[in-house]
Amino acid sequence: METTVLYNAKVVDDGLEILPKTGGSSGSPATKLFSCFVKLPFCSPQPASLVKPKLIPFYHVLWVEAARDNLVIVNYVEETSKDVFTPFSAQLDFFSSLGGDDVQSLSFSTSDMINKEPAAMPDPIMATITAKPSELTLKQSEESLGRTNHLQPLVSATSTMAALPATGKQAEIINLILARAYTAPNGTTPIIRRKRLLVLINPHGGPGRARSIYKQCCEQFLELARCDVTVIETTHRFHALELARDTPYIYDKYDGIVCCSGDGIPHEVLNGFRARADGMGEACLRQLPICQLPCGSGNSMAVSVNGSSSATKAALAIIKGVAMPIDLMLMTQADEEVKNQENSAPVVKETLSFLSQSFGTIADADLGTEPLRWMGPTRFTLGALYFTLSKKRYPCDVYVKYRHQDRNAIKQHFDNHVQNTLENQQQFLDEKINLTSGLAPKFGTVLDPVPEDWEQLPEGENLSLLYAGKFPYVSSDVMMFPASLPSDGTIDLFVTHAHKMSAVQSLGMLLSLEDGTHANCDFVQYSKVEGYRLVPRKNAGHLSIDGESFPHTPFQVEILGAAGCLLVPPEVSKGKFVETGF
Ligand SMILES: Nc1ncnc2c1ncn2[C@@H]1O[C@H](COP(=O)(O)OP(=O)(O)OP(=O)(O)O)[C@@H](O)[C@H]1O
Repeated sequence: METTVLYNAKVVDDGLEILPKTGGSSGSPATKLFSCFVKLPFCSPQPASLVKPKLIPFYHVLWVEAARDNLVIVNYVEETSKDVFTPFSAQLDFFSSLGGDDVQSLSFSTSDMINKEPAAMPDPIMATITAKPSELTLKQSEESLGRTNHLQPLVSATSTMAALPATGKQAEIINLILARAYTAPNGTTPIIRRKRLLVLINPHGGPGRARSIYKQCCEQFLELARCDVTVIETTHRFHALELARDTPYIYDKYDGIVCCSGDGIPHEVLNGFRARADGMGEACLRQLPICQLPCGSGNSMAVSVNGSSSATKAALAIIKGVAMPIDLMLMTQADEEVKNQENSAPVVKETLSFLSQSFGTIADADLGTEPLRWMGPTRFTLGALYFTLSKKRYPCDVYVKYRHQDRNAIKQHFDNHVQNTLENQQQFLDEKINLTSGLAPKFGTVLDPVPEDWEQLPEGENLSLLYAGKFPYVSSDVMMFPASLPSDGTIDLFVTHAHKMSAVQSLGMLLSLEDGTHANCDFVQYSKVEGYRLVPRKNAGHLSIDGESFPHTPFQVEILGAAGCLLVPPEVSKGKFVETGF
């Protein structure tokens, strides 16, 4: 049965507004067929006069292309429940309801549109939609993966809908919608279309479901957005590092690296870039953005830029993402393997850290509970509870290069930075990208004497935890660094001492980690620093760098301003992570 004209649509300031065709009956057999297959929310069987227009925001439009009979294929997503996005595809007729004058109104230059504010849009353009029902099939939901925070039926890709060369007014409307769909809301920043992506899947990351999460929550989004995707499953530890280090012309070949993993694969990719032998390491770090499809138990990168660990939200953010500079941290440590060889002077080993360094109770809670990995994030919560309440001490000497120690100064720093980057966003991005501070340590390494202006932390013998980092969230329910900013040239440092906290206070602190209010507790030292050194006084314990286990030996960390680059949703690209309430 041929499905006929059912709905009109307008191109409005914010997207495509779709509404029942005047005089049409949504209870007609054709309408029922359409609503049955296309599943647009406005298709419920009620009188057309009662149905409100539906808006597909430009941000939700994945791709638009020509089909036969002057039809236009629109691939888009809808937020079907909080932070869960479902892809759809429909064939629209933008022309049959237009009179001659309306068609004329399409004849503006779409290239101009990229640089115009939304208010400069031409008059709404009426369009008419028809459906291609047979190509839309419901697939598995994410629930079947055992994930509780998502539910997303997927419709099959429109691979059978052959895109045709667009002509005349059809080409103009396609170009117009694409120009708006692939421009950031500020009206000026272009978003790369049909991104060339290297997708790295760690089948063993986190709870081990990365392959199915990618298949069910991301693959089809990328297909519908017509991205050019190369997928590689990692087969061994450091495989991602080797790929980032050794893939020829990686900088030219890809617009982004998608890590379907926990936080270990982004860590490897960054260190792989740094180790490149073709002289492109720094360029890759600064300008080849990485992102995370959350498949681990922590997923700090995805949560800090998307505000949730939703895989479909992350998938949309990959397609609509823009590059944002981020600071990285350089860690130096004596190379144990070389040091152990006789007659050999200690050799320093440098590691890039993008997320955090953790020493003391939380490192034990994370790395000391590895056998409980099957529990998912709960193992971390239980571990933190156990190690904190036991008031264990981790004697060490800590030396710090402070930027801000006082809470008011940190707040001032945060507000100034956000305001400044909001007002001068383009200048901010240009300055960050043009930074040439290099990737070498400027404070020396852990093998050098401690710099003179670094201060030693008092009462190191009672230290219970030291946590330093660059992302607000270290997991979806732990906001460790509420004052963290992507590229403010500082590391957020969080220190507690066992003798300063009662068991009740420790418990209170653990509970307040969820919303970041622990930063206000008097017994917590929260500061912004440019570098620090930690020298353990005992051998036993764990050191976690970006969630990976490192030798429990002295180490030094310093900030590398804007040395890295993330693929983030356009609204996050303004020099600030998701809202933390700080
Ligand atoms: N095929 C593989 N077999 C074993 N280990 C692998 C494989 N591929 C990658 N790895 C290693 O798995 C480690 C963990 O990676 P990933 O980031 O995916 O998860 P995770 O760190 O376990 O995440 P989370 O801690 O958030 O649960 C990395 O250090 C990586 O080297």
